[in-house]
Amino acid sequence: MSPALKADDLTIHYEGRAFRYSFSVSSPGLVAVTGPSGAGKSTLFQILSGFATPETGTLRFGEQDLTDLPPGKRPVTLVFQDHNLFAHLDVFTNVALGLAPDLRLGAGQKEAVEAALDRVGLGGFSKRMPEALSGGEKQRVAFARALVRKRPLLLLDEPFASLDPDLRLSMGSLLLDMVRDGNMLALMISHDRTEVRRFADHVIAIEDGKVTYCGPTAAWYLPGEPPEPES
Ligand SMILES: Nc1ncnc2c1ncn2[C@@H]1O[C@H](COP(=O)(O)OP(=O)(O)OP(=O)(O)O)[C@@H](O)[C@H]1O
Repeated sequence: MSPALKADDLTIHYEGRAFRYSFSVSSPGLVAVTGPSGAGKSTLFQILSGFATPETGTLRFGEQDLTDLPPGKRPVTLVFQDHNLFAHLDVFTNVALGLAPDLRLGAGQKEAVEAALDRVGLGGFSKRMPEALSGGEKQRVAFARALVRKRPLLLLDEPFASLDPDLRLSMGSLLLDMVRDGNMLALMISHDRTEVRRFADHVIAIEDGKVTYCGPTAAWYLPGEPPEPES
């Protein structure tokens, strides 16, 4: 079986610093992308989403060669920490933007938006404005927008960073369910070791512009951290 996502020597330089990524993840699921500040995690996401152009290397997703595809043609959805909601648009419209940027929705698409809102626990919230939502609810709207896009590769840049610990847990569970139900591959940048251990199937660790570990979460541990006990 070909790997779900394979990066082969993707290279970019910023201010004389080299970032060089090689890794492969062979099955769908939730992958944590972790590493110190400035290591190159967001830079990897920029390359995967097509917003930064690597100088060398190739990127494949399943049978598809993504290397030269423009961002809009990639099977990718990006979710950011600040949720990227438009303050002057209601919840329904914020989600609908994921489906049709011109907001011309057919009946089936309107149903898809409502179904996605139900899926993330926001049934009945269609007419609410973002200012009337809690941090967790805003995150749910961002997830609903990602769901309606039905793109199989989800990139989440510290999606829970602004949420309190209890909310992080419930949103992590929701994300994991969404990823598994949709047979998606989700890469999530996280600095939170507990979150990584609890939710991620795989870890990609990045240090100084290079991938230093890519494998199952159970076999990943930091210097000074004991290996996971066998269960
Ligand atoms: N477009 C760019 N132009 C110049 N330098 C850049 C650009 N994008 C990233 N960099 C530099 O590359 C380095 C890595 O940045 P990156 O955002 O990938 O780190 P990170 O691992 O995501 O860090 P953090 O955890 O702090 O968000 C930084 O020094 C940053 O300034």
